[in-house]
Amino acid sequence: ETADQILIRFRNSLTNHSALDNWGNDPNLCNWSGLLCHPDQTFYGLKLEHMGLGGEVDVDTLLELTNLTSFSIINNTFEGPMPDFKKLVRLSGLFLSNNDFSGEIPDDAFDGMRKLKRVFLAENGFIGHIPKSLANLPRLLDLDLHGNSFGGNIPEFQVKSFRKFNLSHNQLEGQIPKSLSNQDPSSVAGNKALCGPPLSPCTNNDKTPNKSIIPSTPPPPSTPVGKGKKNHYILVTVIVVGAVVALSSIVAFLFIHSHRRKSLQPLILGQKVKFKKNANLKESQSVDITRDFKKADDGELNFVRDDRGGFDLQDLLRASAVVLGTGSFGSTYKAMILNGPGVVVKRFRHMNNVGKQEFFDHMRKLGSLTHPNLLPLVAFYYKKEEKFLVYEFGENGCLASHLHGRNGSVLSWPTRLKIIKGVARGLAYMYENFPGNKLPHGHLKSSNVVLDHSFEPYLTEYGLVSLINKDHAKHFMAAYKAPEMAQYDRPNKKSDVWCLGILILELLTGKFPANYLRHGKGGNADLATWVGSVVREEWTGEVFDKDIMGTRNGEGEMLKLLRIGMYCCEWNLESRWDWKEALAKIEELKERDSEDEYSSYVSEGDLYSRIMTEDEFSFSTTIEKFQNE
Ligand SMILES: Nc1ncnc2c1ncn2[C@@H]1O[C@H](COP(=O)(O)OP(=O)(O)OP(=O)(O)O)[C@@H](O)[C@H]1O
Repeated sequence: ETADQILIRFRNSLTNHSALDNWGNDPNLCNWSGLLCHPDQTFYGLKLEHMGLGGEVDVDTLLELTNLTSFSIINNTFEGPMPDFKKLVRLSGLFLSNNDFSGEIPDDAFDGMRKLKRVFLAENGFIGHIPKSLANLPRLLDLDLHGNSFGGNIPEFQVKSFRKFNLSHNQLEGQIPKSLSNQDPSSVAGNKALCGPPLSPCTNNDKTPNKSIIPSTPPPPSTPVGKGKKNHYILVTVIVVGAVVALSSIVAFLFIHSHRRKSLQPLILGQKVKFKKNANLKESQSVDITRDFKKADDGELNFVRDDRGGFDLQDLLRASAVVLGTGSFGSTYKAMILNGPGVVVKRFRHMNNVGKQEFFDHMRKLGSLTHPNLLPLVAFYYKKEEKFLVYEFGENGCLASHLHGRNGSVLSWPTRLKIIKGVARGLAYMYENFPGNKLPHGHLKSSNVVLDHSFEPYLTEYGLVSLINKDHAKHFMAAYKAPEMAQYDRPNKKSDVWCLGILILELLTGKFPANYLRHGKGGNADLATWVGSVVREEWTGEVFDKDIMGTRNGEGEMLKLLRIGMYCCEWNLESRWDWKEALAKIEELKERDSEDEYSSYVSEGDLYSRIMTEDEFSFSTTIEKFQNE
């Protein structure tokens, strides 16, 4: 049998394979969708990503493809246990992220796969230990397991240095092996109870691993979710909220994570947040917090504005709640107050950078901000060890979930433009109106832009950076990803502009910044670099998200926004635009190109060079910097 026959047999074993309909139409395999070929046109891999594929992965058929060294089915709907790939000993890359795989992976699952360099299993529903055979792979270079429920201790890896490494947002616990102590803290963040460098030192309690890591009670039944796919869940998470100093009175929430629909990718820094679009109580398992929050009585719920409220701490305690996600500070949940509004309560640990008086002052100032693009802070709950901030609920989820979520919507160019204009206006208002006038947003990213039903954006988590413990802020707040923040301590409006630039590029490309994160290379600069190199080398149109690629009569304006994004992502602070310039340029953008401009683009055929001047064509210290590395 020839390779094309084997491939077609493989395709036919999959369900919903219409994306591969062109297989067989061309005698040259390399023109078939999803096939990877070397420049000399020899086939070496399958990259079947984002295709809605499902069914069984027929490993025996793959085995017949003797040249297959790379296999990717990222972002499809495969489910069940991980297929037994062991026999594919020639594989150097195995990419299964963003599917619905679940269950334990046997310890010997990777035995004999000595060529494996890149293993991506992120955002599935795997449980159990990280398999020993995976840790023993001798050539491992990139490993991404984030967003599963792997538990137990992290094994000792045979390889001691990685190019990419991400175990964040699992259920791992115990001491982190010493060989991993140089990893970025975000790569192990969001686990059950990990300790030791690069996280905080272990106490005696931390070091005792749990004996059983598989939940003994069956998980709750799943609820159906959109696109006809079976919902998927994992387990019950019990979060003990806040221990009160040495006397240890406990404020606890019992949060049940049902609905393990990882509709999305992780956030900047590899934080896992399970985005839930239109999260509401019907869709999700609700949580009764009454019982567990009783002891919070001794804290205070302080309202910061007169036009919101109508409930008190008791109402909040009585509300049923649903977890929206778990970010780097703690969980965020939606609380449905009886006969009252739906609100979002976000828990902040690591928020002790200022004293009580200053904290209260700051909250009041934040509460004085009122703008159509700022999500109102309604109240806060203060305790020394932790704080809860109460915001209004954004009915339509966050921008990140729309851009990257499985259940997100198609955002048209006019909608994206509306969003970025709103973001710009919210920022401008904040810069000009915060009493004292020295406040950056500090945490601008797509999961902190929530939307209403008409896709009007609202900024959230603004103005908090000065309250967060410095160390934590440095590791987790978006502003600190601006390259210069490695040297400076305090984020400022210029670092906000960097984040705005990343947000613009994310909005235009539909790509998730973290996917372009090169480990140890200054955060999400890589989305900027990627965009820079695509547009610079050749205008292929590939830079834009496919959902807006076909926009008629708007290409010129889209390119203008791209240019703004690139100027905001300048490494060089002198060349990076300041916020006023960026915002003014954003305000000038229109949904459609003007007649004149449009016809000249079309006749010249090169949109990019019409927008960028010669100088700009090769501008960007960002690009040069990366090229030199
Ligand atoms: N007011 C809100 N209305 C609707 N959804 C919200 C609101 N606040 C947060 N969310 C959503 O809840 C989820 C979890 O939010 P959370 O703040 O915990 O994570 P994050 O902002 O991504 O991370 P970080 O901890 O860095 O702030 C996100 O999808 C977020 O968009």
